[in-house]
Amino acid sequence: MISVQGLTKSYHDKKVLADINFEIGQGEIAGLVGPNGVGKTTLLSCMMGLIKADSGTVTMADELFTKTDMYKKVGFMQDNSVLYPHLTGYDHLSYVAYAQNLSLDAVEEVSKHVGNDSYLYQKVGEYSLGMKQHLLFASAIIHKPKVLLLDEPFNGLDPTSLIRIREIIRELAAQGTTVLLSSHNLNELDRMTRHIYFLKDGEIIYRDLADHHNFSYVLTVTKQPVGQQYEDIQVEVINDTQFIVDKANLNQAISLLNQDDNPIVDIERTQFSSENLYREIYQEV
Ligand SMILES: Nc1ncnc2c1ncn2[C@@H]1O[C@H](COP(=O)(O)OP(=O)(O)OP(=O)(O)O)[C@@H](O)[C@H]1O
Repeated sequence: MISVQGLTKSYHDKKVLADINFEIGQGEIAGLVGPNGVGKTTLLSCMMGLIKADSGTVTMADELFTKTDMYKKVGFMQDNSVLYPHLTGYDHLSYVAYAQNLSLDAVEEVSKHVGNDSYLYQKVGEYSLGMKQHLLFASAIIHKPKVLLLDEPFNGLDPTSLIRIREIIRELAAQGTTVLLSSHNLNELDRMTRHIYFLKDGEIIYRDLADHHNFSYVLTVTKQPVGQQYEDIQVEVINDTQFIVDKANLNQAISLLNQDDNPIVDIERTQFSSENLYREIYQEV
């Protein structure tokens, strides 16, 4: 579990975290969302004790944060500025294994699992963005943490790695790891969780996406629907034969397509949609 109470942080006279309070139950995956510069990295860094908060308490995996114990139980994936370009992936992972009191077998095991084993002995300075992400993710989970904090884990990942990392996060959660995942990728968050923590004006606004039954539908049709009538029901065009329509307008869209003799090939319901809530909360898009 994760519990953050009354956390505050200012840089000089600029208050970034005004009063942060939230709790995430054991084995849950939760999303942390907010525009650039709102304070997500600051929040995660304060939770890890890498930046000193001005006030507040952080409890993770049932223990009040104390540096020595916490690193054994928590995994933190930061941005790639923490990597050393002249060291290999193996060097990085063996250092973390040593710090975590693990044998070097753990390095091999985690690399195979994450999929960075084929370039483990290459210097990080020669890595692509996605390769660095694999290494950072492997470093964060090598000790099978009880709590996992991830800062933008999906940046630069190809579809294969994205699917693999998504599956590993789900596996860990199923085994009881609590996951807080900061990301701008709302579509990916919608696939992973219904629990979204929006950061705004230094405070957390929690939304359970399951309470907001504003599902949308992706309709795939046979030919491009044209005409004012489709604009009236505010469809969002993806391409010539695919568009998104919200629940309120679904029936009307189906009958219009029938009238136009435009057979529907597929209707897919989006599972959750945090984008509408994002627009509502930040009112800037
Ligand atoms: N060391 C620092 N000194 C002064 N101000 C800082 C420092 N680090 C961050 N800030 C400021 O704090 C605010 C929050 O930054 P932070 O990196 O936490 O945002 P973020 O939500 O993670 O942004 P992004 O989505 O762009 O990664 C920003 O206005 C930033 O300029």
